[in-house]
Amino acid sequence: MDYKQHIKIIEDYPTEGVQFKDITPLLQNGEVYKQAIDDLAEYVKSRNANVIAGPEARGFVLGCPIAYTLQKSFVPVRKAGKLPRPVVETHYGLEYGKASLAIHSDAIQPGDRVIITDDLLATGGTIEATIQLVEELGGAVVGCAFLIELAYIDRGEELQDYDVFSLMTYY
Ligand SMILES: O=P(O)(O)OC[C@H]1O[C@H](OP(=O)(O)OP(=O)(O)O)[C@H](O)[C@@H]1O
Ligand SMILES: Nc1ncnc2[nH]cnc12
Repeated sequence: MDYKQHIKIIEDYPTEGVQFKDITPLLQNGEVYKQAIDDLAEYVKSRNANVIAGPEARGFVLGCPIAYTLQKSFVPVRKAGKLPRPVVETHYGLEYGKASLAIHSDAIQPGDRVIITDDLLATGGTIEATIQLVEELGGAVVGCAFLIELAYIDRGEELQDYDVFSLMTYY
């Protein structure tokens, strides 16, 4: 499947110099969206994970249907201040701006095999923050699954020890 023909690129959004990859055309095509979920679900299955964790908001769009398809647990990773019970929380930077994420403290148990899903990997700030929270709760991150990986952004070496899978790479 040529997924890239379903991604629109917007120059200088939301800030100058950023090439925003808009996934909404892909989501609007039911056949292509389903194929993308099935392809990502195959990867998740191959990693023998029992939990899918997805950061708000675009991580939900992928993580929820994958969890549903595989009948696995879905753990929402939310922007700080949104979850009602005790959380672990962290603050981080992304391609444009700063953010914070939180997970309910009882959402992941020691020994859980966790896949993190998101639409796009840019600086890695979001995924690294999510990894930190999952590991703080004793979960093992057995993979990270994305629709899109931006290879032109320098990410350092933090993700080197993790298995990363994506359906599209932009250079
Ligand atoms: O690799 P990074 O530099 O962290 O960038 C990637 C993250 O940025 C976007 O989310 P955003 O925080 O804009 O939130 P949204 O999904 O709610 O739009 C995107 O959905 C990823 O989560
Ligand atoms: N270039 C980009 N396009 C879409 N979402 C993003 N999140 C972070 N960087 C992004």
